[in-house]
Amino acid sequence: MTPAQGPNQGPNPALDRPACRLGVNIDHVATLRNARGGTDPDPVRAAQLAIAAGADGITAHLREDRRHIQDADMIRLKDEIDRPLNFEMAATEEMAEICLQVSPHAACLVPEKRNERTTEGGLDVVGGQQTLTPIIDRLKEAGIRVSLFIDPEDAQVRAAAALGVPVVELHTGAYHHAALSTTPSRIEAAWRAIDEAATLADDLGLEVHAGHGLTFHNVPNIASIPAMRELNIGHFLIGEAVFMGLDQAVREMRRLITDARTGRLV
Ligand SMILES: CC(=O)[C@@H](O)[C@H](O)COP(=O)(O)O
Ligand SMILES: NCC(=O)COP(=O)(O)O
Repeated sequence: MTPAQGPNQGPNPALDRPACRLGVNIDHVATLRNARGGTDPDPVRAAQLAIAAGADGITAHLREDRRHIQDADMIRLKDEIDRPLNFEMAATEEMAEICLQVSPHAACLVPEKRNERTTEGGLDVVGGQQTLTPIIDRLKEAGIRVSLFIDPEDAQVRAAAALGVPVVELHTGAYHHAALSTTPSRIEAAWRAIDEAATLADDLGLEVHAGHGLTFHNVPNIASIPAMRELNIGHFLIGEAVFMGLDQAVREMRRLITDARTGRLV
């Protein structure tokens, strides 16, 4: 489907693209900890280990219902890791206050529904400008790099650019579900939506990130999109850590992303 899957056996200089960072989301280390209460496994330790294995940054989502990451985790992450922290949050006053106290490198505004199992869709930036603008402005004034987690749709990308954020993160959940199917046209359509949204965002001067549901299997096609500059990956990596260890899981994801950028056979 993409150049990364061509017949070449080694790096192809013609496909050299700017590096694409790997952000590791450690939410589900906290899910496991919270299953029993107490302190183990420690998401901060997981973050440090992920960094040692090649993660360029750490993402954590402080949900309004605190089902996994807790406020104290965010504070410790900021203090105890030496890579950029990406604070995922709903666009609410409560979360803005906490984010300002933590003062992370970046904040990614995501939609939240109390009863959802995970983040089901992207932010409605088109219809939500009035709510989003004051939160974005406060975070930006504090020097926090704001991104908007959006579906890969033309109108959402344009609305994000109009709000003056520097970054969009494209929701790859629909692509994840399509990639589980065996219908090539469905996979192709879901991938094309991300490719087109990424290209548009890049043309509009936005830095392009993506994430949600990315795995060893589906990451190469997303990482090979030229405009892609960061992928945030959590649930699959923490699950895979059960089998191969977090260190190896992060190293393998890092390798797949790098290979997809340079056109090595994946
Ligand atoms: C916003 C997003 O897609 C994920 O980063 C987020 O962490 C999902 O929330 P859960 O980890 O609670 O599924
Ligand atoms: N923003 C996406 C993210 O941080 C990780 O999502 P997932 O890999 O846990 O689905």
